[in-house]
Amino acid sequence: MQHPLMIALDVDHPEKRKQLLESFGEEPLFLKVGMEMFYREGISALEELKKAGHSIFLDLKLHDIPNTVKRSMKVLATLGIDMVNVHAAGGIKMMKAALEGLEEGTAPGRQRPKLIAVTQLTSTDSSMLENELLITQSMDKVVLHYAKLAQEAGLDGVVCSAKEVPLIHAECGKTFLTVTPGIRQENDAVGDQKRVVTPQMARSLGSDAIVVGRSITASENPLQTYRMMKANWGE
Ligand SMILES: O=C(O)c1cc(=O)[nH]c(=O)n1[C@@H]1O[C@H](COP(=O)(O)O)[C@@H](O)[C@H]1O
Repeated sequence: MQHPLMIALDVDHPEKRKQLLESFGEEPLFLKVGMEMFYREGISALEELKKAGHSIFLDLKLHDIPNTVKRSMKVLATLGIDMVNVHAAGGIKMMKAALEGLEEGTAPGRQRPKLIAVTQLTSTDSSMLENELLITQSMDKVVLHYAKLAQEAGLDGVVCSAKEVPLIHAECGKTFLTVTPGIRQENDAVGDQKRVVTPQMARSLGSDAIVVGRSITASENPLQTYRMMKANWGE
């Protein structure tokens, strides 16, 4: 999949996971496995997903001292996942350590999972950035700065809002991946997300992949919504 629509499998029980996946039939999907599912079900669920032919973005957002992150990534590299992430706020040394861990843990002849860094969560807006986190630069500047740190560390790309994609692609190059959550159709409930765009906007802004959770998973007909959003995304 060149421009995947990744479905956020934010479920905390194996039955909910199975029920949701059944609604998509046999189609191979790009699934984002989040913390609640991984903490509940662990590695065995990833193996099930892989057997069913799905691609996996394991979204654990590592953020710790470089040594711990490196050792953890070495383990995650053995799970057959396609993508994994860290928080760019951990800094260049931590991101380099994450990459080293992944490289060391990837078996010869296998492909290293892509490593991307969260710049600023899409649930953060400018006011929170300034007043709560005491980061006084603009959102665009901060996100771009973190993207540059991730690129300097050798990562494959970043997680950001689609709103920041043109800036990142202009400064970091078009091959630097931008994976963008915070996706909603026009009338969807926004919930805790702040920097939100539609799939159509994400495509026109140049996102390489979109991550969609509740708009699909909480809809009455997840398959229909998935197909509609995928068509709007242009895939
Ligand atoms: O790393 C992520 O996937 C992520 C980063 C970010 O900045 N914002 C964000 O929403 N996410 C994830 O993307 C998904 C979005 O879910 P919905 O808001 O339900 O579409 C969730 O699983 C989040 O954990």
